[in-house]
Amino acid sequence: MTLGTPTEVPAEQVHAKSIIVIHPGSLNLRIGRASDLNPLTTLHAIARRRLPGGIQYRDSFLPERVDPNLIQELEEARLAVSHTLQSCLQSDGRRRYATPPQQIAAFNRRSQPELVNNSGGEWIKPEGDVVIGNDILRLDPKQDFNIHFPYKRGDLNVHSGSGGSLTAVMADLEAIWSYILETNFQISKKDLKFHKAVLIVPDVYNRTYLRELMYLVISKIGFGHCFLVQDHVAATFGSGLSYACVIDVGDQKTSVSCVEDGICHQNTRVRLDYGGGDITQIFFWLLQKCAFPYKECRDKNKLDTMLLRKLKEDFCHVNLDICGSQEKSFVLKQPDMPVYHFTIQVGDECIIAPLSLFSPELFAITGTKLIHTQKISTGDPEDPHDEIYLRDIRKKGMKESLDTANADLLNDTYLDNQQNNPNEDDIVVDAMDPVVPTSIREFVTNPGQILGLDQAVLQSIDRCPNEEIKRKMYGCILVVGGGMKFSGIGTWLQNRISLQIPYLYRAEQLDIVTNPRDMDPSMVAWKGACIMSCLETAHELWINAEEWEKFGVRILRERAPFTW
Ligand SMILES: Nc1ncnc2c1ncn2[C@@H]1O[C@H](COP(=O)(O)OP(=O)(O)OP(=O)(O)O)[C@@H](O)[C@H]1O
Repeated sequence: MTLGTPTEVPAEQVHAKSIIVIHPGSLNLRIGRASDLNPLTTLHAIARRRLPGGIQYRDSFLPERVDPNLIQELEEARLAVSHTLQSCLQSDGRRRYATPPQQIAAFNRRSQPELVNNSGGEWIKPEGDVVIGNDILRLDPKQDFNIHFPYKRGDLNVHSGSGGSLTAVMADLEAIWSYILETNFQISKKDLKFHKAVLIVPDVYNRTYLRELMYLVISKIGFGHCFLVQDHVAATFGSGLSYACVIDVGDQKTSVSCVEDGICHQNTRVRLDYGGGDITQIFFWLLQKCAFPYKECRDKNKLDTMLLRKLKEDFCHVNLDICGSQEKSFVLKQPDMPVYHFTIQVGDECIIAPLSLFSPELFAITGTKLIHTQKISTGDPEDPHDEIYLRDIRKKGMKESLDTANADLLNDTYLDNQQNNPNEDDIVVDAMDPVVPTSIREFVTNPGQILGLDQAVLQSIDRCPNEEIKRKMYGCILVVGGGMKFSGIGTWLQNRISLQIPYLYRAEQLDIVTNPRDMDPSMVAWKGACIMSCLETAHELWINAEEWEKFGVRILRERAPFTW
């Protein structure tokens, strides 16, 4: 074998260049070649020009807020967190102190914005009828465009409103992804068949959606090969961990599950309807309570939502050594408006908002929250040999062999009654196939309450199949996604979990991994999928276009790197 000259690109790199890894989110889309260092990150949305007389529809940029004055528990929850913080100690052992919100409000009321410039620029002038990604932010709201986010709360945004059918959502995804492949990666439609796609899917998935996504990637967009990978599995690959209890806090969802050697244990999966966007709404409410000086700020205005998001990212933290009021400033720059510089004071509001992950009553601000767990498959009419069929024939086969065995025993007169002859329903097929549970224990909360992050972790680990795995998971918790990027929150999580770990597992050292390999936690799953796609063993996972067309969902079930 001759060594290549330095100008020659190694074969695996050529291979990695032809693989596109797609990680779709409720706010952001991350997409890039498996050979890239970082993915392209853009707003995962599409604006379509409304037809004359068409229905106006715009998905909100932040989870919609319920009137906070109508929710009494909200104020109680805020006070409870505030009191907890006051009873905490700083790292040098001194007690924490807080500036009363009234005092902060008095400063903010007096604070006058300074004019910096007479114009914050101009809106873009769209040439076509479709605008994709970040450009939507520069689209004049007076223009007759509808705005759709194809993902919401961590899964497809299928709804009963305009553009909410599964077909419409798929058409939006096709338009967004195809456009980015062509404009940002210069891959023309006809060349896509020479490319492979890895699509990151939620841990708690809907089988119909996965089938539609596969159809989209191969049959509609036109990739030559594809495989699907669950986000938490990808996250463990990205962080180089062989097992972990994974927490993924995105913009609109928080998911938890236990992953071991590339398998995400089915019973441990849970997805909760809150994330960074809800924390932004809580922070906005807290700012308003202390006389936020940008009084015209509205959560219906997309640029205001982006400003609020940025204020949360810049100001919020869980550093108990920061006490009292802090002076902060920000610039308000929006097209067709003068540019202003604001100075404000903030106090424990900056800590209370992120801590809502542990005091989830605060999330009532964005309405009722659901708990999603993995549903047992109810079969697929397109797949006559689905897992239910396989389970049934296994049952039948087992019954037949038991019958034969019993007949033999009866002939030998060892058995004189039917007591030991199990009827069909008594046969526990899942004992043979531990990955297909007959029932899923629901995650528990008190009636009307929302499951907090620490509770979700503890309950997820408690659902692991055996003590050994539980012990491992109590020792390693991996945090990914952008929604929990607050300094100090890992320590808070560690304290909360350590206090509640069952006595039996306490001896274990608990590692909370928040920045695996010094990587941005919101990119870990994307990176992990890149690594997976380049492994030699990945060749078993790829499904090519001919196979997909011939076998459909059956090949997906057989080859998916997770229990279907
Ligand atoms: N430095 C930061 N500090 C705090 N929050 C941050 C920071 N950077 C990003 N975020 C938050 O992370 C969230 C986006 O995370 P991510 O991109 O993982 O979500 P997503 O994949 O689009 O959504 P989802 O996983 O809910 O479908 C936003 O709420 C954003 O404000």
